[in-house]
Amino acid sequence: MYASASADVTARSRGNRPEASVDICTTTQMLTSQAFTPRRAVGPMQLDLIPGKGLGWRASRDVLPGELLLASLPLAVLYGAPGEPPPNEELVAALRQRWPRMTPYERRWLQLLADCCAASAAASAAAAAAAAAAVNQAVGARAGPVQQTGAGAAAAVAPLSVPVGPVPSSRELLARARELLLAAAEEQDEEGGGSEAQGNVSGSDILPPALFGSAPEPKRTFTSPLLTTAAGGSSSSGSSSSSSGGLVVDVVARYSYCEAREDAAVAELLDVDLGLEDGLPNSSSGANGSSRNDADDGSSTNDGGGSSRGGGSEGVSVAGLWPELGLLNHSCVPNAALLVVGGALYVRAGRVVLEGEEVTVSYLSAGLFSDVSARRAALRSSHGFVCCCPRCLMEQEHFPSRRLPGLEAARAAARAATAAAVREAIAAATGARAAAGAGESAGAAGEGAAGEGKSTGVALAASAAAVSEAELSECALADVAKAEALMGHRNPGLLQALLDAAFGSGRFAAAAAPDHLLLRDSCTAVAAELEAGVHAVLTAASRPAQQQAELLARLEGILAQVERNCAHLELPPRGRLLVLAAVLGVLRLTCELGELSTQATPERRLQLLVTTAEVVEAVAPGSDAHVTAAVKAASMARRVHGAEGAAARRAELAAAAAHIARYGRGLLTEPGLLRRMSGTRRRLATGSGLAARTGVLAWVLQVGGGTE
Ligand SMILES: C[S@@+](CC[C@H](N)C(=O)[O-])C[C@H]1O[C@@H](n2cnc3c(N)ncnc32)[C@H](O)[C@@H]1O
Repeated sequence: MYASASADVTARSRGNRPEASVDICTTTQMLTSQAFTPRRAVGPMQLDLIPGKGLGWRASRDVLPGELLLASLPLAVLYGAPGEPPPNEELVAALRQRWPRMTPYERRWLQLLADCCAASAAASAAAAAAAAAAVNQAVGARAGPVQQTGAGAAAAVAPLSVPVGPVPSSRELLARARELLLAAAEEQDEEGGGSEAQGNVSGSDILPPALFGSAPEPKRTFTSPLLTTAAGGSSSSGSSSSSSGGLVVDVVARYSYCEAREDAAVAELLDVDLGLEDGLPNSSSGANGSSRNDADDGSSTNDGGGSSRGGGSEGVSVAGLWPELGLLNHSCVPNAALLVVGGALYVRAGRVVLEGEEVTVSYLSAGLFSDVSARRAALRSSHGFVCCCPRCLMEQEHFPSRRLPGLEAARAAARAATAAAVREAIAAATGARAAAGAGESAGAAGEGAAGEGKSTGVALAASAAAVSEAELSECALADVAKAEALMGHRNPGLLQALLDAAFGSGRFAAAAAPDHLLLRDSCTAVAAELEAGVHAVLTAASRPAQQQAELLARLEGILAQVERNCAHLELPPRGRLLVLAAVLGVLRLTCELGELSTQATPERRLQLLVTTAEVVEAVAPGSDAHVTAAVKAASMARRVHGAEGAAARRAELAAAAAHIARYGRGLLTEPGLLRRMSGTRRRLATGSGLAARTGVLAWVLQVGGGTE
């Protein structure tokens, strides 16, 4: 049904799937048509058991950068305001509501993922029990039984429900998953190319209690913040309490995926009418949980399984459960990258993947650009495992126990270098309110209404800037917690990071622990104000030249120190790039300051930008950050050397390669598409908007927050 002139992926028999050609789309369709929904397709990958990780995907042949490995449609998907993806509870509720209309294929996937959760929970419980038994044995009967609590129990921070009764083994799960994929193509044909099953699907509409829990949940209406605006202010209704449990809660915790912002360039292209020929597949009925129509008709509701994406190119946030994606494992040097367009999720090879190699993606976003201890801590708390990818092992080998030579010193220097600047930023962003007044308004505003929340957050930040440390420790701790809640779940570390950056310690960690992660739309404004303030002060052209020069020199010093350490260890070029990735934020800030400062020569700025692009490519090829960094380097190279210079041509090629890794090889074959996409990306990357600000914020978070 969706076959088109230029096939992007062809699913072939790889031992476990049928020899069926599944041409899913042209890249043009994918990137520019609001109405387009691909078919589900698994490219050259097959499921396997991966030692130490459970199930995973391996390449079934050699794969080139940009090749499509997976096109997945969600079991449920929801959109939110930029930066604030819908929380897990909403996704759980969306799955409950969509169950009656799920196809057998989708139901079997959900059941399979639930069984994987159960197996994982059982394995964790068994491991914890074995550890406890070993300790008991060692300490003898006198000490009494060791309680399975805290860190000694199941490692996962969000423990999975421990199943009652037998759980399937990994081999059984693998066999079932392979069988499911085998049946997928046939089922899709029967269902008309992957669109929502109409009418009755086989099987009961009653929610299976094991999956969904026993208590019925009131029907819930989902309203994305964007749609609230478009539809004139209707608000979300229904219970806000979480469901009565069931394995689906674990499934969402373990397998869902969210993005704080959809790819802005794609969002922009989707808004442009390219005059594509009529007759493109229209998914207006919603396809497998994803409806991509703008709800400009005032209907801001749906039945919970689908979601409506608000228009505009600011890049909405998205959260969903894409079943085949769930079995992709993590690496801190992933070889594949994700792209969500509308409700569909595409996985492409970011670099060459050899036959038999495991295909991996990153579970971390900005956190990928930090050192091994920070990455492991993040993965432990979000997914409950210790990463042993090649990058982690390399860092562990060379820099055991977080002693990356120079990194701690670099962080300390960076904190010291910017403490004053961050103080200024906070003061500038908040109007330097007095500490006493701040305390009062913080106290008055605790309940979270939009205006009150804003004044509390702002006042608190002002107090952080203005009062002494002694005063802070007396009066601000409670307020930090309050403001943290007000900041919303998306930026749980923002205020803490600002405070830490300003005062150089992790003292506020306990008070700011995000155990009250509530979604507070009203606080986006506070966060944005602070971000803007930080950026404005750090890179203000009006900043005294001497201050700029000092800051730049310090940051350059940090980089030089890291480089010296790499040289000392005789790391290979790729190892050097991976180590530099741990201080990428410093590199990026140096680039930005260099851009504004009269102190850095254009050649030096270009060199920094090229190094940044190389670092991002080494770590996360095909990512949004990769394309942005490559585009920035290419723009600078053109400015410095002219469009025809060899350096500019090299940077241009690197940028084209980044685009292809992210958006697909169709950019090379479909007329005008590479030019159109790179033009859009260039505008976005070199503009002075949010991208630049969030770049600095990420840096502040990384450096300031590096006190784990
Ligand atoms: C989204 S699932 C991936 C599929 C998983 N392997 C399975 O069999 O269900 C995430 C889980 O896979 C495992 N995992 C993923 N990446 C890993 C890695 N780099 N090292 C160790 N375990 C990993 C962890 O148990 C993690 O909680």
